[in-house]
Amino acid sequence: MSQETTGMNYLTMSDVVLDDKRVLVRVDFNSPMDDNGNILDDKKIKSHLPTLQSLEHSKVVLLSHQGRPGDEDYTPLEAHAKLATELLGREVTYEDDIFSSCARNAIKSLDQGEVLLLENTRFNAEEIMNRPPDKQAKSQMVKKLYPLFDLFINDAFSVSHRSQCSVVGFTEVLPSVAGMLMDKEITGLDKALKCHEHPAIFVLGGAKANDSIKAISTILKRDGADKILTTGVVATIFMMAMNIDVSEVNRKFIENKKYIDQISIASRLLKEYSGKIIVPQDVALNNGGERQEVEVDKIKKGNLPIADIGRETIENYSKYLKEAKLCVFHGPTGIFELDKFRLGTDELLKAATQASYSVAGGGHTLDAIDQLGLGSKFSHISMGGGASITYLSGEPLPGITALKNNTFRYHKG
Ligand SMILES: Nc1ncnc2c1ncn2[C@@H]1O[C@H](COP(=O)(O)OP(=O)(O)OP(=O)(O)O)[C@@H](O)[C@H]1O
Ligand SMILES: O=C(O)[C@H](O)COP(=O)(O)O
Repeated sequence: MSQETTGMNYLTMSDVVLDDKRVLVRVDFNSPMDDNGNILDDKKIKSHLPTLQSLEHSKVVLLSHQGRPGDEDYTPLEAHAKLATELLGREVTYEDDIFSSCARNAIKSLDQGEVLLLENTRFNAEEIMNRPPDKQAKSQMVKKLYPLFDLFINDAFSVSHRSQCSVVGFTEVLPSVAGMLMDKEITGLDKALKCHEHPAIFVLGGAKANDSIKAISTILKRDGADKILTTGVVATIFMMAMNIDVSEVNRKFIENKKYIDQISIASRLLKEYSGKIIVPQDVALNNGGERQEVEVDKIKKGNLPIADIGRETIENYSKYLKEAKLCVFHGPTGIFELDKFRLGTDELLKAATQASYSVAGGGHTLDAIDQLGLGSKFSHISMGGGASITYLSGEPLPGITALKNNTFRYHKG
């Protein structure tokens, strides 16, 4: 059983018999993809290898999502099965369905030691409806699949902040335990959550601004941070909340991302937690591929997209980070995929490693860390972006709560 940490008590793989069992494992293979459906980074898949290696005498079926409906990286999982085969050194068969009779027959015919990857869970409409576990347990996916298994393992920490079918549904109807990656993530993040040293600084950027803004609210409510340094799209929303004219092109960008409702939330947070949330003083605009640095009150002039934080902001934020005892970094500060706009991400990541305890999370963030060779300099690297900041905000993650509740339901004695 796991350590009693944040009040969570869940079982791990060492608490149950795995050999000869029919095991359903929720992994998170969601990876950056190019336009031809190739996987650009194997970290997410690699991170599950310890769990998969420990299941070599079980019949193993894997569930994962990839992308979100409508996005370009919303793809089938065939390439993931191929890459997992290479990395694991054992065949991971791909089934292009989730719970059809074909898929169920393939599951039934698995032998000990075989691994089967089902299709992208988000191809099923019920998956992405965030609903409570008891409702998810009645979904077609869960009803059709669960009778074929003895055990459910949730190894997908990085999606455990979503109350989706494949994350919380099976824990209602099958004995369930945490996978090795899940346990490692919780242990690493708990150290940060329980670190009461100050200053505690969060650097929050990237594109999934709604997740970050929700986390900011919870973090500040529990007094979990001395400063929140905003960057990326999160910063654009806070600038708009401060009535800074970010120009038409950036307003449109926020509108297209469906983040307009986040502006009033940001505005409330700025009032409620005065002085805690820091907004960039300058930004780098993308002027035909060139970096054009301007003070934020000059953004309106050019109608050019914001693509990074500016040098003054980098310097100012670095000062906060030099003093930090705890630093949590989530999301690039700008469009770091373009060389001209990775300065903020690179400099602040380097500065973040100086904190006594440093945590970084998120797919793109980890990419940037890899490119800088900074992996070993962080105290904990989390595969989850949204999941790690939600966890560090102190809010329970539905996937972990579901494991805890399962312990009481199935393993009382
Ligand atoms: N100002 C900006 N405008 C547009 N895109 C931005 C901006 N700042 C950052 N981005 C983009 O944000 C993306 C990464 O954001 P995201 O929130 O997905 O981070 P992450 O580290 O991958 O975390 P997660 O794993 O939660 O997705 C990058 O592709 C980057 O180009
Ligand atoms: O990349 C992630 O953070 C996880 O795979 C979760 O993906 P989501 O934000 O689309 O739910």
